[in-house]
Amino acid sequence: MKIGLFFGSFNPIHVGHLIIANYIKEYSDLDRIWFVVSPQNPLKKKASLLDDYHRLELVNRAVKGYDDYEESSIEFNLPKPSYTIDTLVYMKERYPSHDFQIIMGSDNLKHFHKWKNFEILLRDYEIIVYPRPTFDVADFKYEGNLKVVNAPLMEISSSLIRKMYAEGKDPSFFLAPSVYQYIEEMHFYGA
Ligand SMILES: Nc1ncnc2c1ncn2[C@@H]1O[C@H](COP(=O)(O)OP(=O)(O)OP(=O)(O)O)[C@@H](O)[C@H]1O
Ligand SMILES: O=C(O)c1ccc[n+]([C@@H]2O[C@H](COP(=O)([O-])O)[C@@H](O)[C@H]2O)c1
Repeated sequence: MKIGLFFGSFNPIHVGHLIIANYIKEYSDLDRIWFVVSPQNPLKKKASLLDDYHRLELVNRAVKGYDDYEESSIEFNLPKPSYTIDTLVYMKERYPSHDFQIIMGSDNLKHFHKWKNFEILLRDYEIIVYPRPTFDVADFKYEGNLKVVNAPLMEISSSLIRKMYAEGKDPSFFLAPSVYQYIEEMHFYGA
């Protein structure tokens, strides 16, 4: 099976993530998409990061009932911070019959040269890149197996949602209803 790995902190998962996953699933040869929840991004601060299992639960609620999408906690038991190359090597070992491709917003390309073994990622893995407002794929100067998809641009981010909560605003429609409900119930992000 061809699996697209959508890595992220998902703090929290929002409709931007879901729309992109949906678009890529429909406009690629992928059979399924796994949302890989990262305990810790090597390039991000830990502040305001919701507990791993809460973020996983939010992703689980967002995709429940949709067979082509699922959450993955595979990085929870791997060494931290979560280096994508290490996760991929482990995944290939654990699921030898699957073919894994990486799904990535173009914003990630901006600092991609700082990722662990980025040359190996570019050489050995197919990377599906979709546009994000802060970085143009055309400005990426390294050679690699990039497949650019023309997915819609949405200026929604988890940080905007967290900021809205911090300001006492209500981001209902930025979130899947089941995700919104759970955040409210659990009072995450000061909800
Ligand atoms: N609105 C969006 N449209 C498309 N892709 C997105 C969107 N928001 C985030 N992504 C992508 O999803 C992946 C995981 O995102 P992440 O969990 O860091 O969310 P984020 O909204 O960018 O978070 P934060 O605002 O906390 O940095 C990243 O590759 C990022 O580029
Ligand atoms: O492997 C690396 O060196 C590396 C450096 C920065 C980010 N990543 C991964 O990229 C993914 C996206 O992170 P985020 O927090 O922007 O959603 C997440 O899985 C991180 O662990 C990986």
